[in-house]
Amino acid sequence: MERRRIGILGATGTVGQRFIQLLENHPWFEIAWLAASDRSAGKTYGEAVKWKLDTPLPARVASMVMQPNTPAQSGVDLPRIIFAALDTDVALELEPLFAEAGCAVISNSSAFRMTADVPLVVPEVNAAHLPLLEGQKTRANGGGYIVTNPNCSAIGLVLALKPLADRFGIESLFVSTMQAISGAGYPGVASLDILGNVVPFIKNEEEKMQEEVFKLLGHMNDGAIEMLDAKLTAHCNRVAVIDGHTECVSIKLRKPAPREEILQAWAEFRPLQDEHLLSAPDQPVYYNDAPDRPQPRLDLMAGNGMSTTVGRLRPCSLLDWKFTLLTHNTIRGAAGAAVLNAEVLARMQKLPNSPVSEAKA
Ligand SMILES: NC(=O)C1=CN([C@@H]2O[C@H](COP(=O)(O)OP(=O)(O)OC[C@H]3O[C@@H](n4cnc5c(N)ncnc54)[C@H](OP(=O)(O)O)[C@@H]3O)[C@@H](O)[C@H]2O)C=CC1
Ligand SMILES: N[C@@H](CC(=O)OP(=O)(O)O)C(=O)O
Repeated sequence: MERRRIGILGATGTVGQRFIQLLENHPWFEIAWLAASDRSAGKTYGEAVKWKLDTPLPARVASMVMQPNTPAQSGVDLPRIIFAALDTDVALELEPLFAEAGCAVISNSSAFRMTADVPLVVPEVNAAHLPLLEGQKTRANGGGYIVTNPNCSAIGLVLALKPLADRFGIESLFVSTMQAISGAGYPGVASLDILGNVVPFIKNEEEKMQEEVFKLLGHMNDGAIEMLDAKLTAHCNRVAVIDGHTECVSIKLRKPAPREEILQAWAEFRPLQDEHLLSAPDQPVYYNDAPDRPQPRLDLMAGNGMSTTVGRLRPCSLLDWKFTLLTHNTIRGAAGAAVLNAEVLARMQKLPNSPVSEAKA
C-alpha cells in the first residue's frame, strides 16, 4: 500500500490525541498537517496540547507547527486526507470547506452523520453504505467527500447487534449506558459533578443513539439507505470511569434465538477477516462468559481497544434476551473507528492521492 500524507483537524483534543497515538507509526499514513482552534495556530503541537495519553507524545509530532484551520489559509501543502475530531458546531462549518477543497474528510463528529449522501460507517457492519459518497464527489467537483463514524455508544451497540440482526432480525431494543468521562472531551465534566456520582443526562446522546442505529443497520436500496424497521429506546448516563462505555441491552428478536446460536453468531462475526486491514480486530465481538464481565478496568483493551466485549447473556423477562457490552470510547468509539474507515477506503481505492513525496515541509 502506498503511504499517504494525512492531516488531523482538532488534533489537540481527546480524540485528536488518539489519532496521533494510532497514526504515528501507521505504515499507510504519515501525519503531515495538524490544526485545531485559532488558540493553537502558530504554536508547536507540544506547546498547544495538554497530552493526556499514557504513551509519550512523539517528538516529531511535538515539534510540528499547528496550521490555520481552513484549507485556504494552510501554510503547508494540504494533505488530501483529513481526520477530523471537531465539536459538532465547528465541524458543521469547517468539514465542508475541506471536502470542497478536494479532501476526503474522515469525521468523528455528529454534524453530517444523518445527511442522506454521507456514509455513516462501521466497516464490519455496513461497509456497503460507502458508495453513498459518490454523490458528494459529483456535487463538490473537487473529488472531496465526508465519511463519518457514529456516536461512541452507537458503535459498540451496532457491533453486537449486527450478527443478531442478520440471523434473527431485531424487533425492539432497550439500552441503558454508563459512559466514561473521556466521552465529554477535555476538560469535560467538572470533577465536583462526577466524583462519587452518576449524572443521568448527556445532551442529545439518546437521540443520536436512536437515529444512528437505524441508519447503520439499514440497507442500501436504489442508492439510498432504507432505515432499520425496529423500535429502540436509550437511557444515557455519565459515570466516574475514565475510558470505556458500558451498555446494558434487552432485545426482542424476530425469530426464535437459542442461546447457543446467539453466541455462535457473535463468535463467527468476522466480516473483515480477509481484508488485511491493520486496525481491524481479529474478533470484533468478543464474548466473555465470566459472570461479572465485561468491566472497563479489565476489558477495555480487547482487540487493541477495537473489539466490543459482550457478557452476561441471559433471558429477559420483558423482551427475549439481555446482555452487557463494553467498548473503548476514544479508540473503537472514535479515532480507531475513523482510522479503520480510512483503511477500508484505501483498500477500495477511494482515497485521494496524497503522496508523501509531494510534502513541502
Ligand atoms: N471523546 C469521545 O469519546 C468521542 C468524541 N467524539 C466526537 O469527536 C469530536 C471531538 O471530541 P473530543 O476530542 O472529545 O473534544 P475535545 O473538546 O477534547 O477537543 C476539541 C478539539 O476541537 C478543537 N477546536 C475547538 N474549537 C475549534 C475551532 N473553532 N476550530 C478548529 N478547531 C477547534 C480544539 O482545539 P484547541 O485545543 O485549539 O481548543 C480541540 O482540538 C466531537 O464532535 C465529539 O462529539 C466522537 C466519539 C467519541
Ligand atoms: N457524546 C459522547 C461522545 C460522542 O460520541 O459524541 P458524538 O456523538 O457527538 O460524537 C459521550 O459523551 O460519551
